[in-house]
Amino acid sequence: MTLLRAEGIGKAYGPTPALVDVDLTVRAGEVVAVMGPSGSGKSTLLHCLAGIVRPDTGAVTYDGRDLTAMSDAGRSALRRGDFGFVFQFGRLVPELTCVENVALPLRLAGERRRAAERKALEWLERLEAAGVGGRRPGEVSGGQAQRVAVARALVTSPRVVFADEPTGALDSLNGEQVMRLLGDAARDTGAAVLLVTHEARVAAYSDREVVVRDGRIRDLMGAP
Ligand SMILES: Nc1ncnc2c1ncn2[C@@H]1O[C@H](COP(=O)(O)OP(=O)(O)OP(=O)(O)O)[C@@H](O)[C@H]1O
Repeated sequence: MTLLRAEGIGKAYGPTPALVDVDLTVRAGEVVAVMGPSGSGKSTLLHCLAGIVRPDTGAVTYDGRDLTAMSDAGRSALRRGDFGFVFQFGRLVPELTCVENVALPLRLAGERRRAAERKALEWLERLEAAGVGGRRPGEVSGGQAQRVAVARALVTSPRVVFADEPTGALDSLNGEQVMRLLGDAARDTGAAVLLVTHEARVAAYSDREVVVRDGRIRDLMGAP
């Protein structure tokens, strides 16, 4: 089932075209890696698909709804409810413990502290990071922090996880472990993953790779 679809999207920053007439389809439960050189438009594509950036032309539909026609409030609600995000640097809240960080999206959605932190701890266990639950982000390694960030992205059971260079700040062993854990967790929960990476070893964990060059896309597997 097609969950997310970009049709003919274009985006320019002033005179710089970042995306040109891009089509991309992501199915439910599919892990798609977006690769390409620096500055080719990968992050812009991810931001358009996630409803963070509005493309100048074309349309993005999620679950049959046109994101480009939605209000900012509507897109924010969708992002909170249906999407999860992992960035290159975890962007964890430094004052909170790791468990509290993972529980935060649930708390913001109104869940009680005890239930939210129980779920958070279960996710940290799945991400093999339960041991750091009581520590603050400044007291854990980069690889542990990214496991916490992945747990936080998944704790709300999102239907799509957007991951922009999630392993970019990690050494290759930690990077591959985090990617394996993210991929396995997504497959277990049926979430789709849109992964931006320039590392072939990380992209190898995806079901499908697309390459962006000069704002245009090339789908290596030729999927419809
Ligand atoms: N906010 C912005 N303002 C102006 N230009 C931008 C902005 N964001 C991106 N660009 C430009 O748009 C193009 C695509 O950038 P984008 O960040 O999408 O590429 P990328 O493939 O993700 O790069 P990298 O791998 O280096 O992160 C680049 O030429 C970049 O300089």
